[in-house]
Amino acid sequence: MINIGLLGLGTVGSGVYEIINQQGLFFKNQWNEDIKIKKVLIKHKEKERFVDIDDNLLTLNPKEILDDEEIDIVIDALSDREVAYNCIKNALENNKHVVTASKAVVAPNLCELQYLAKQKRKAFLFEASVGGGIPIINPLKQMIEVDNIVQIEGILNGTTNYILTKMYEEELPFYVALKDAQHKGYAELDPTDDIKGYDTARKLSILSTVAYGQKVNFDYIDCYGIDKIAVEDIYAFKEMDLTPKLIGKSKIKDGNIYAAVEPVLVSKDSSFFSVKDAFNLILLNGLNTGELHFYGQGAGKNPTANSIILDVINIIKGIYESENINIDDNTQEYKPLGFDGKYYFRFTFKDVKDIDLLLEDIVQYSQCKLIKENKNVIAIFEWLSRKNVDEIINKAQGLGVDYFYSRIDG
Ligand SMILES: NC(=O)C1=CN([C@@H]2O[C@H](COP(=O)(O)OP(=O)(O)OC[C@H]3O[C@@H](n4cnc5c(N)ncnc54)[C@H](OP(=O)(O)O)[C@@H]3O)[C@@H](O)[C@H]2O)C=CC1
Ligand SMILES: N[C@@H](CC=O)C(=O)O
Repeated sequence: MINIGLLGLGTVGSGVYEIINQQGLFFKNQWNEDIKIKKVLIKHKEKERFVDIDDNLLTLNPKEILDDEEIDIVIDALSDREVAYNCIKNALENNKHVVTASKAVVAPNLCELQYLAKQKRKAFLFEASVGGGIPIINPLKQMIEVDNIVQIEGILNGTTNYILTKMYEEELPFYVALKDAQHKGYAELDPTDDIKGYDTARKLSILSTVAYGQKVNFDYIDCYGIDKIAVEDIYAFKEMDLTPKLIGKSKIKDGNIYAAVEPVLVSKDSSFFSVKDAFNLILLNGLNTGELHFYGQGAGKNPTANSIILDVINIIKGIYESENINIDDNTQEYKPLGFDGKYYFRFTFKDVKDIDLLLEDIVQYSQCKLIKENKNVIAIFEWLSRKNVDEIINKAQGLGVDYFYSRIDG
């Protein structure tokens, strides 16, 4: 009998609870092991639950799980990252295996928690923290045993891809599309993490840290989200036959790590073009293997719960590879470099007199096509270094001009 302590019974936690209950017999036949959820940590006792669960299983006290010697595996599906971090640490210290979906815990603490798991000879597994239902962490861990990964590029956030799809296909305003994504259970409790790109940066940091064997600190990754995108931008993209995607990309070259999260305009030739709704696509580039594509549902109840249970099964089978990843904790405390390229900017001026003031200054950076319409100016720069992009942003901010920008990859 494997006893599980489940932390959280929201979107992901209730998916885990349902799959374990519905497929218990299948797991028993397959792995010759009874899997039982012994306790579930929640925050609000009175909240309406959409799962059929005995009230006696619910607790508000994490100690009932963390101090229970009969509990073998703790699954974290909490939305509170501080509580989740403390519970995970405590569970490992108390000799329990841990499976988590929380990229907000894994990204900053991967090295520390993995080290603790190694010391305790327990698993610390986090397949669900990147790519929702897509198996990506386990394949990546297997790949690096043979190959050198040199580039990672992906749509890593379901909420923003859902918003961009709705805005592009239905010309919906940003906040209507965001509300819809929240309703579907894709967004974080505070969707700022999704729309400003921080969730993508955390996932990119986890993938890059595992792939390159060096700590890639997500705080240092250049990160720009989609919260400033307007329907006017969508009209302009359609004119250019391009579609926007929020993409996290990192690469390692000559010992330097490059990493950025930013909106990218892609053409029909790009693999990212037809990735819609909450789907994710992750491209891994290995020196031996070349490009590998990992595609599937990047968020949502059942896909994410499935990834969690894959980790649980790996623990039951005795396959947990936290011992195999070697991460050099001391390196990569420098800032990864950003990407140069062709860039789209839309500036919205409150005061028309600022238009010439800004444009005179920034058109010097590169060959540039300008489209002026009332208080909006669209500028397509043929080639900007990352430093130029930052300078343009600083100048626009200095004048109090609203802007949205996107790299063009098409
Ligand atoms: N939603 C998704 O598609 C995905 C989510 N994730 C990650 O999975 C985790 C869970 O996300 P999700 O299920 O969407 O979140 P929800 O908001 O739907 O559920 C969060 C759960 O955590 C519980 N909780 C929050 N704070 C506390 C606390 N202080 N003490 C006890 N319980 C608490 C809540 O309790 P109560 O029910 O009583 O309020 C709720 O059951 C997050 O780390 C998220 O980033 C990862 C991949 C995909
Ligand atoms: N909020 C996240 C959930 C999955 O990680 C997303 O939208 O991708």
